[in-house]
Amino acid sequence: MEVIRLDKISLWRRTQEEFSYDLKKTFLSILEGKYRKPVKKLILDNIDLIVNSGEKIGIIGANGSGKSTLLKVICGILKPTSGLVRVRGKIAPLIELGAGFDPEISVMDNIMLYGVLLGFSRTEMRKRVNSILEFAELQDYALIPVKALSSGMVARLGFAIATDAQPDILVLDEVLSVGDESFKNKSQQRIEKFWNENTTILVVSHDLKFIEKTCNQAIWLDKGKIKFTGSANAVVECYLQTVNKADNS
Ligand SMILES: Nc1ncnc2c1ncn2[C@@H]1O[C@H](COP(=O)(O)OP(=O)(O)OP(=O)(O)O)[C@@H](O)[C@H]1O
Repeated sequence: MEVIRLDKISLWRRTQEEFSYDLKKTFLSILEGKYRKPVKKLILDNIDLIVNSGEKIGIIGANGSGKSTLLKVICGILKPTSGLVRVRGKIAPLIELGAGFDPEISVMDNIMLYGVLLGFSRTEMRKRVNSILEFAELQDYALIPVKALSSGMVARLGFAIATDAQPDILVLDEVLSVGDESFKNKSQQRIEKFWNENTTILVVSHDLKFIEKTCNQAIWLDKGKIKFTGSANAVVECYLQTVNKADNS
């Protein structure tokens, strides 16, 4: 069964966002003669992709080729400039953990807020709060504002919320390591469990051995385009051959 479909996805971004949004800075940079007009760059270039239920897909490619951007488009964190994204089922985005939190409100309120963002109802989230706090080991922090947590605690909270319910689709940026040693083990176990089940998984990684070992399919992204797709072994081999050839020439 098809669970993700991307139809002709393209995404443009400004390369100098800071200039266009900070008026004072823009003004100063004009005075100093340093102002450059924001340049737009094509980050994803006409991507078509179909993912079926239960597939484990590795996404590889050079730095800046658009891998994280592609994941964010699939999760709905970024809207493509053109094209269609269709996703069926609950998605657990394990990327930029905690980026959606409001630092001023309590851990408990953030759990509710984030859960609703992920598509769960408030009633459902109310039932989940305790198990989330327990997994994140933050029971004593329920009423404390998120800004008072350490960055590791914030990541733990983000991980616990996204994975508390069994997701249909798991999206991971880089092999995940969250929190201290004991939490790392706990979170890895939870991910391994999803890996062994029918969960659809998309993972970005530079660890090609890991991709070969854990994924059945792979996608090689190159300058925002899908260069090659197929079995994980074939894609990794093709990628390595091309990279090595470029190094030797
Ligand atoms: N917030 C942003 N604003 C503008 N451009 C961005 C932003 N984030 C990323 N980009 C640009 O988008 C392109 C793709 O970035 P992306 O993070 O998707 O690459 P990646 O393949 O995941 O790279 P890496 O392997 O280094 O993690 C890069 O050229 C980057 O400069």
